[in-house]
Amino acid sequence: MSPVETDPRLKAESVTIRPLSTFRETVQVLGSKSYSNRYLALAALSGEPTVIEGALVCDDTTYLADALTRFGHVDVDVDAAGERITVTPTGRPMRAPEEDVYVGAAGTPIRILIAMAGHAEGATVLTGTARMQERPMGSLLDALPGLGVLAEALRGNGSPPVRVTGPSFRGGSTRISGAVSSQFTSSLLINATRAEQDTEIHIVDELVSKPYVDMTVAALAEMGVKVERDGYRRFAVAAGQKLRGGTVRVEPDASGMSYFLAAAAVLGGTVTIPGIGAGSHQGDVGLVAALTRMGCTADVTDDSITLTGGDLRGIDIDMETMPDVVPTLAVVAAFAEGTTHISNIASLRIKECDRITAVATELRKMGVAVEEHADALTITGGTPHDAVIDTYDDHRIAMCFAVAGLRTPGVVIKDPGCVAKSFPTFWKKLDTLAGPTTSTL
Ligand SMILES: O=C(O)C1=C[C@@H](OP(=O)(O)O)[C@@H](O)[C@H](O)C1
Ligand SMILES: C=C(OP(=O)(O)O)C(=O)O
Repeated sequence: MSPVETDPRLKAESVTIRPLSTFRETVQVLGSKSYSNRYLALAALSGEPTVIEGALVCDDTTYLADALTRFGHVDVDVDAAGERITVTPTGRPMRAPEEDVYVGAAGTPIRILIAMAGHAEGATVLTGTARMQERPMGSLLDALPGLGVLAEALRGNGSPPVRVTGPSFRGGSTRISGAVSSQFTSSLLINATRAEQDTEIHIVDELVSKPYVDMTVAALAEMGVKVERDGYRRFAVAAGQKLRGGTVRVEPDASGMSYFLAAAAVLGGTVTIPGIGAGSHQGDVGLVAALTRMGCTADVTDDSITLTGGDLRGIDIDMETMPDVVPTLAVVAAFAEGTTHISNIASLRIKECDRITAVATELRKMGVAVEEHADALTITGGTPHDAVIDTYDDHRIAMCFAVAGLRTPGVVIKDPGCVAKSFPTFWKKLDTLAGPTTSTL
């Protein structure tokens, strides 16, 4: 994928990170992956021409854009250089694509598309990489019949490939588990905007990754659809509300920002990220407060975040609301004095790789003492040494260990191209801190 990004490092076998002393920089981070996915899907459901400004163009959003065009009812123009995605209705009906829809490793997109295929006429089959074929969809598949949708895992194991027969998404009332992933609830909310009947979603247990559902509610509101809610227990979308198109703007990606905050933290530098600030719904902004507890200082305004590193100390932290920045914090913890305990992170085991095991394994290669628990990590900081880092086809493992290499000489990141899943310009952005920060092997 990443048809637009020409950085040769995306094709390299590995890169060696060059350490930096310290830095003071402003880094423009690409748009939020989560908002870009949401606006793309909502634009395709709206039937209105929509321009998404500041959009993230990466593997995941490109797979989603391609999948949407396969239903025939919209054209999607992806302008990577302009960071703009334009969705235009074709006037044709929404029909199931004849061939299987392949979405690579894009978890949020496939979960949105599974419910969306319930709006299309015919049988849609959705699938992805080998890892995607292990990722759980069961709670979503169990909840869809309540809204009329016929969906089944073809291997009977709750994972892709999934076949959805439509048009069947009529709305109604359903119960869903939120314990495995918030993406299931977000998917139902997004797709409820096109249902004929009112839709009610009851969460039967504790919803994980709650801020992502807040982002979904915010994206719907931005496009003109109101969600009634009772905390994180019940959500309702009244039928007859019309999604409006027009122009929407995406703020920078808080997960992508995390690597630059972490760089400032481990090097004692200062970084400013413009375009994102105190009012953001992105849960990963919570990393700023976590790093402050670890000894950094921060200045968060309405539209910028500045972080300066300090003497780092370990903390105890529940990261259930910000799972994607756990690997980032874990790497910072490796350089902190004392022990950091990160709890309530069971969902990390079902991401692009098992991130609890991956982080523990790779930090241990650097000589860091790490205890791995079923839903937690305990890291005792010290002086990590050089290592060749395996990245498990997981962008976040590559990016967080690149940060370690800015401080520790001799860190080699294997398969650096995997960053394209969410951040194709990552290596170039890293260079902005102080000239070339990598060499290619
Ligand atoms: O809704 C979203 O955009 C996302 C939700 C989170 O997943 P879970 O809800 O499965 O934790 C997060 O990890 C993912 O990167 C993006
Ligand atoms: C978990 C992630 O993505 P997804 O679930 O959308 O594949 C991620 O980007 O860290």
